[in-house]
Amino acid sequence: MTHVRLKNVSKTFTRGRDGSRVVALDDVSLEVAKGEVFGVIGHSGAGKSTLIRLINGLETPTTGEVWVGDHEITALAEKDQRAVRRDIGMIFQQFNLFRSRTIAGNVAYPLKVAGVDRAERDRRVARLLDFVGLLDRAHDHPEQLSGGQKQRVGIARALATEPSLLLADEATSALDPKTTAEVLALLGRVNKELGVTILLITHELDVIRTVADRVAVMDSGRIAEAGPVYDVFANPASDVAADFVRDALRDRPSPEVLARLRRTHPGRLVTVAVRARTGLAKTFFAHGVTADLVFGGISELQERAVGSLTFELTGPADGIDAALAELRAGGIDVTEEND
Ligand SMILES: Nc1ncnc2c1ncn2[C@@H]1O[C@H](COP(=O)(O)OP(=O)(O)OP(=O)(O)O)[C@@H](O)[C@H]1O
Repeated sequence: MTHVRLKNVSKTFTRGRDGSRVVALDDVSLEVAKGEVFGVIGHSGAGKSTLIRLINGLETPTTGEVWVGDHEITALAEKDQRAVRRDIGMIFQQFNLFRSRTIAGNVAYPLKVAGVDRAERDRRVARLLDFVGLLDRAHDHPEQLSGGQKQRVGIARALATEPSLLLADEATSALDPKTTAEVLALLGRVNKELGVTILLITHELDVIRTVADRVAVMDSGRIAEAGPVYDVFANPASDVAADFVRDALRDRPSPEVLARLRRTHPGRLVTVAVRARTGLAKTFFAHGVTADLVFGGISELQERAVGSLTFELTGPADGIDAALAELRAGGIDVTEEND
């Protein structure tokens, strides 16, 4: 079942003084299924925030349609829009907590606005703080918490009205890697244990590969490609997705590293993409080729191997040719690095 749907959405902003136009989103279509974690990745200015603001009704599309569940957001009257918005939670990069309120007071706030009575409010706040592991901090103020703890409060607050959809706007970008992992694990629990659909936007591939089921890669207001996380990042079809993979895995030698490797390793240099079982060692051995590993990195995406290894190959030239031909015939991507 589809939870969020964008149909041919474009959004153009007119800039203040000179009236110049900025196309923030350009014919974007995507579908987020109910119960999944969907990631949107892109560099700064790609249009990610605009996309999120369209979904929670803070912006209206210039053309196209934005649907949440059975409702087309922009076709709704203000009152009905508010009802749809109540079913959407939101967390932010800078947490956006009220400094003057306690942790419990922050989580209780949306319930107060929704008119939930005191006793029920207290019950839900205790349950939520317990869920995010901060029940013992209920009476502290935000400034007494670490960044990761603040975001956990942000998550508890976003869940207070029991929304079925959570929008996360660069939710871990202000956090260090260890804290990021903790917050992402919590988002994973929100998805799995509470069944909440999560749409997150980020500029970090690590975030996507840790929690997302599917991903859309954005570039200059357009979706460059979209699909299951492994499919998109193990075999990127767009330059922008390939760049994200290279930056995150650092598995391929840069031009500078290659230049140095060529000087120090006179044999034939090849980079082999590693996906599933490759049978590399056996193939090289069978053709009398010695393969010295000189660069590389292998990581995991959705519990499957992804990365590449650069070898210096020595031995009979025809043996090397035959080994590489055999690998290529097996569907393995091999790049010659000597020229
Ligand atoms: N209210 C606005 N008025 C004018 N231009 C805007 C407005 N909001 C966004 N833009 C422009 O639209 C483009 C997309 O911006 P957006 O904030 O959606 O990108 P982003 O991918 O979220 O980037 P970042 O991560 O830097 O926030 C940018 O060129 C931005 O300057």
